[in-house]
Amino acid sequence: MWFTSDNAGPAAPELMQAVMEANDGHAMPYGADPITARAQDRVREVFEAPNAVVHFVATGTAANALALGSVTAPWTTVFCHRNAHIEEDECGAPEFYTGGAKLTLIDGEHARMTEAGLARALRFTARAGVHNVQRGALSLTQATELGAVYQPEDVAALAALARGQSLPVHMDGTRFANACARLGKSPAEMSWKAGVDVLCLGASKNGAMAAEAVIFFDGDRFGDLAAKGWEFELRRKRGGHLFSKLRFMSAQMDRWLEGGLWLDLAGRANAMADRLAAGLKAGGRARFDHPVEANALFPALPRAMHRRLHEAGARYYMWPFDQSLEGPDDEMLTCRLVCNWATSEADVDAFIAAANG
Ligand SMILES: Cc1ncc(COP(=O)(O)O)c(C=O)c1O
Ligand SMILES: C[C@H](O)[C@H](N)C(=O)O
Repeated sequence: MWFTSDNAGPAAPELMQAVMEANDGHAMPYGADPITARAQDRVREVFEAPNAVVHFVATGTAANALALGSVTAPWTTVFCHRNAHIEEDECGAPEFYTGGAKLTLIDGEHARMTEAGLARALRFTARAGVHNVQRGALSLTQATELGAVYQPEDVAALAALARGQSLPVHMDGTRFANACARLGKSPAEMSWKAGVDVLCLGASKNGAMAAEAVIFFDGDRFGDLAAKGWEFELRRKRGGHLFSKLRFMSAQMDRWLEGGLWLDLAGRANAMADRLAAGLKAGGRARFDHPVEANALFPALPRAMHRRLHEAGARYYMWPFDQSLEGPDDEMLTCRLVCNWATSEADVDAFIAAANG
C-alpha cells in the first residue's frame, strides 16, 4: 500500500523498453542524437506548437529553476502560490538559478492562486523603484500541490494579469498530464492557448525513470525564441544538467507522448485516486478539505484510523509531516495520499479496508 508519492512509483514498462531500444550502439552525445530530435518533434506535435523550443532535464526542480532563470532577472520577484513547490520544496533552487530573484507568495484555496490575490500583489509591487524588487514572472502549478487543477480559463485570467505587466508565465507541469487527463482538454488549450509561455512538463511522476521537458512556446513573449533556447541550453550546461547520454532520457519522453500513453498512465492514477476517495467517504469518517481533481487526495482521518493504517503497513505522509500518532483517538489529522500509474485496485481496496476497519 504505497501512497507516499508518485515519485515512489515504478517506471512504466513501455518506457523501460524504449530505453533498452535506445541502447543501440553509438550515438552523438549531449542531445545531438536522432532520438532527442524525434522527441523534441513529438512534443511540438502533441502541443500543436511547431516552433516551440524544447529541451530535456532529469528533475522537476531543475526544469523549474532553469526555466525561471531563463525568463526573469536576479532583481525581480516571481509571483507564485504560498504552497508552490518552488517555494516549499526546491531548497532555494529557483532563487539560486535566477541569481537571487525573490518569490512573492499569493494565497488561494487548494494551492490555486486567485486573480484577486495576484492583482493585489501586482499593485503592491507597482511602487517598485530602485529600492524594490521588480516584477519578474508568474508561476502556476498544474495540477496544484494540493491535488486541484486549474481550468484553462482560470489560467488565462491569471496569465492576462501577468501579460498586462509584460510578465512571462511559467507553469510547473510536474503533474500536467494528470490535469490534462482529468479535464480532457488539449495540451495546447491547457498551456500556450491559455497564455503559458514556458511549460515544465513532467514525465518522472507519471511513468518515466527521469524525464522532464522545458517547452518555450512561440508567443510574443521572448522575441528571438532561438536565442532564448540557446540561453537555456547554456544555463542547463552551466548548471550541470546537460546529460551526455541524453538519448536515454529523450527515448522516455518520446515513448511517453507516443499514442497518448502519457494520458493513459495519468488517467490510471487519477482513477485510483477517485476510487480511494470514494471508499474513504463511504466509511463516513473522512473529511475532505481539498477536492480530488488529479492523482492526490488530502483526507483528514481520525488518529486511531491512522494508527490502524500504519499497523497494516500503509505507506503515506501525514500532511504536514510532523503530526504525531500519539494523542486522542478521534482527533482528525490530515494526510496526503498519492496514486500513480501502477497503483492497483487491490492497493486501494486494502487501504480502504484497513482504514474503515
Ligand atoms: C509540484 C511539483 N513540482 C516540482 C517537483 C520537483 O520534482 P523533482 O522532485 O523531480 O525535482 C515536484 C516533486 O514531486 C512536485 O511535486
Ligand atoms: C513534496 C516532494 O518534494 C515531492 N515533490 C512529492 O510530491 O512527493
